[in-house]
Amino acid sequence: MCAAFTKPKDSCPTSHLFLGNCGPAVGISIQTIAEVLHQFENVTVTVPDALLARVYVSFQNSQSAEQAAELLRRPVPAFDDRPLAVKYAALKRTEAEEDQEQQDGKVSTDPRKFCIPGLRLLQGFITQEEEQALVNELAHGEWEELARRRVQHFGYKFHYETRNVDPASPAEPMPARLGPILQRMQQALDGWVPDQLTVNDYAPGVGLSPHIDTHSAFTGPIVSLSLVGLSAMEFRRHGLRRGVALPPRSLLVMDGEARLAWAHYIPHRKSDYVEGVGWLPRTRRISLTFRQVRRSPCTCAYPECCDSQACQLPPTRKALAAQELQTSADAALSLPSQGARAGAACLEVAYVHQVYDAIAPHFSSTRFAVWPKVREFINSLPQGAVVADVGCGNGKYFGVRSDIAVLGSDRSAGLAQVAAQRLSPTSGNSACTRADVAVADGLTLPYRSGCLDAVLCIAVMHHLSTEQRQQVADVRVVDVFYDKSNWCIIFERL
Ligand SMILES: O=C(O)CCC(=O)C(=O)O
Ligand SMILES: [Fe+2]
Repeated sequence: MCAAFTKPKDSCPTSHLFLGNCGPAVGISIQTIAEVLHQFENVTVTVPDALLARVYVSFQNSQSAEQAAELLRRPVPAFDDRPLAVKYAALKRTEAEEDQEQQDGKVSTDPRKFCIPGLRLLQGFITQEEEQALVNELAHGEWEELARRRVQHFGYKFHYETRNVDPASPAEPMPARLGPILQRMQQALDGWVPDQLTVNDYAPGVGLSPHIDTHSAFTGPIVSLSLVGLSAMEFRRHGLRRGVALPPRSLLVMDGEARLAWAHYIPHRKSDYVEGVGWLPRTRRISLTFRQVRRSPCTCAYPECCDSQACQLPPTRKALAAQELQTSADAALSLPSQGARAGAACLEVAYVHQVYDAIAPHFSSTRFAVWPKVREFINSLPQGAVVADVGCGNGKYFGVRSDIAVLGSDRSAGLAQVAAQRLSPTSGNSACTRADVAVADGLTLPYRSGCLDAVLCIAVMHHLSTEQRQQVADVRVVDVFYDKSNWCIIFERL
């Protein structure tokens, strides 16, 4: 089997077929295979090695693959009735994906096994009596209702629209009842003392979006005491996901890398699968998150996650709405809005660039279908055309024609790397040897005006967060070939 495909684990139909005794090596061209299968949508033919008589065909779904298998098991006149070996194939999973599959959905009671630096869980940190007394006291507090949960803040109010606190405005002090617990915490955490507390009250099944607490807001560890019910918390970094079960009365300590570079997240779900225990239904959970307000900028070793060092933390939806309002007001007064521009760029960094880098291998394995209209466009180009593929992703269009040159570019280094692997002589993608890949932003393409014959820009524009940025990209994409009367294809929806 070739690098991208493997034998399926069972005999169930998949959406990929292995065809033995078929392909250019025995005089059956990709074009002929595509024509024989023309009734199926989004078919991709992969020739792993032009010298060997085998190809892989990917379909939109397993039903199509099943129907095609039936068709191909009968003599096909276009293949000179050559008998083919027709088997199902599966996409090969990378080690990281297999690891992920194992971890998916499972939560562990012992985070030590994940070796996430700075992550600790101290079980039974408070007694049942202390827990009950705290729950009773908090019940009489003033809750702030959020969309799906309610909160109380002590020491300093946490502002969700900025994800920050105002160090100049202290709020209600922490409940006196916490005294002995805070003392225990101080002992467990080398003298560390929090001055801010957020209490979250989650109804059964309610979770929390993935986030890293704002670096510029808090210093030192972040510590969370769980009351009433168990909930899973997931830690995510670089595509890895690790689930930890937080039982009532336990204290979760996130310090160092765990606090600064791993996002934490509580999945919204009705039950959690706890390793060695089984399914546990979610009940209500109250958490007390203790933090220490920061008074100078963060200088941590994770600038990609640090709002003090770069504008990398995404603005919240509310902040963006405020920026949009400001932009409209600025536009009415014809003023440029620096803040909104920076906000839009930050949003793309956090929700587009970092996400694609993290999911590149998995994303790539789900993007193999060549869109028919794009193939049509590529096939319409003259032999020898030099074509840019802006936002080339995993480079799935590189191999469509072997007689044109493709300059692929993607803003995500992770995806550009996957595309580059396609170009390696050992990948078996002989048609891709006339392509090259760069990491580049569609807003600032590294090509001279008018230097290309054609440009592909497929499903790229929606990754830009404002219409204005989309317009700039449009202009830039068109510019690289504009002084020739040539081709450009910008596809968003088909
Ligand atoms: O509920 C928890 O334990 C965590 C809460 C949290 O992450 C936060 O408020 O930032
Ligand atoms: Fe948090």
